[in-house]
Amino acid sequence: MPDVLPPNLPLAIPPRAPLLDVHGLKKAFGGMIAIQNVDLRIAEGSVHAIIGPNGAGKTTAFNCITAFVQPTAGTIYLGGERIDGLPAHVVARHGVARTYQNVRLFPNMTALENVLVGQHRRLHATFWEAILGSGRFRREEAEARARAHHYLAFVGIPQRAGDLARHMPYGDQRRLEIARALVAGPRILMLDEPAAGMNPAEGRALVELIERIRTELGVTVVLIEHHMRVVMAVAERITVFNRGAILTEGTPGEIQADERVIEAYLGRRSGQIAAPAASPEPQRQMEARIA
Ligand SMILES: Nc1ncnc2c1ncn2[C@@H]1O[C@H](COP(=O)(O)OP(=O)(O)OP(=O)(O)O)[C@@H](O)[C@H]1O
Repeated sequence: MPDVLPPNLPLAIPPRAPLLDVHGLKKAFGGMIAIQNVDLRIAEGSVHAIIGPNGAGKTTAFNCITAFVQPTAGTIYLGGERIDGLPAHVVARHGVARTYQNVRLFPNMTALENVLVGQHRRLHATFWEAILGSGRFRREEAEARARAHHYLAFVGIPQRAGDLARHMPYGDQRRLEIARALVAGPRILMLDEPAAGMNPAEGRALVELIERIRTELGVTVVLIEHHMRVVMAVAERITVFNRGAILTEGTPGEIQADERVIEAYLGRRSGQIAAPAASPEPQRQMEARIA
């Protein structure tokens, strides 16, 4: 038996099964088609970014997947189970968690209370058990508090547990939102512009956090993001939206070298871009456009 494979023998490495499989997604608001023909395959255990100019339909796709709005057409499967058409709380129970473009916390609740709210799908005690303070209720409550503290520490804000959400710095509020999403025990975490409003140091810390969510918690991450440095540092694959449809999909290197992407961001013909595709210039232009 030869101890090396003969050259040109195709390696039978099976592609990772998609955890999230979206096909032919369409959403119309009255006569306005926000997205159409959107196909997305998100590999289990990956970090996948969605980028594109303002109004390209990225958040609408997120909203359809999380059942925040119902799609006009298309199918959505999570782990082989069809989830389109289900109400949002049932989709969440299947393991889809998200954050929003604009922070949506309970401003007059503490960070700990905000995370406790995110755990309701894990709790089993009945209303009467809660009223009567049963053993199961007290045990579940203690476990819920411990889990909430654990996720506040995981996202790097353990010292904020007792602070009102509205008194927290913006970057910490975004981390708190992620803690609240994680405490539900999702299979897939969908982050809508998590780096918005962050400075470069906070952006780097976010990249580290997303990487730990994937490796330590085994949660698949999909993020919509305009900060190209964050996208290029964290994403294994990138899908580019433009005008309600998918323009292209690829690795960070492929996307950076794709002149159609630069064109979509800059709104000019690719021939007018002087810099060679492999240079960092297109990325800087994208960032300049986005800033
Ligand atoms: N509820 C709604 N009713 C009507 N039109 C909507 C609604 N939500 C989104 N749209 C429209 O759908 C299109 C896509 O919007 P969407 O927010 O999905 O884009 P986006 O790529 O996420 O943009 P951004 O990067 O600015 O967040 C836009 O023209 C938007 O005005």
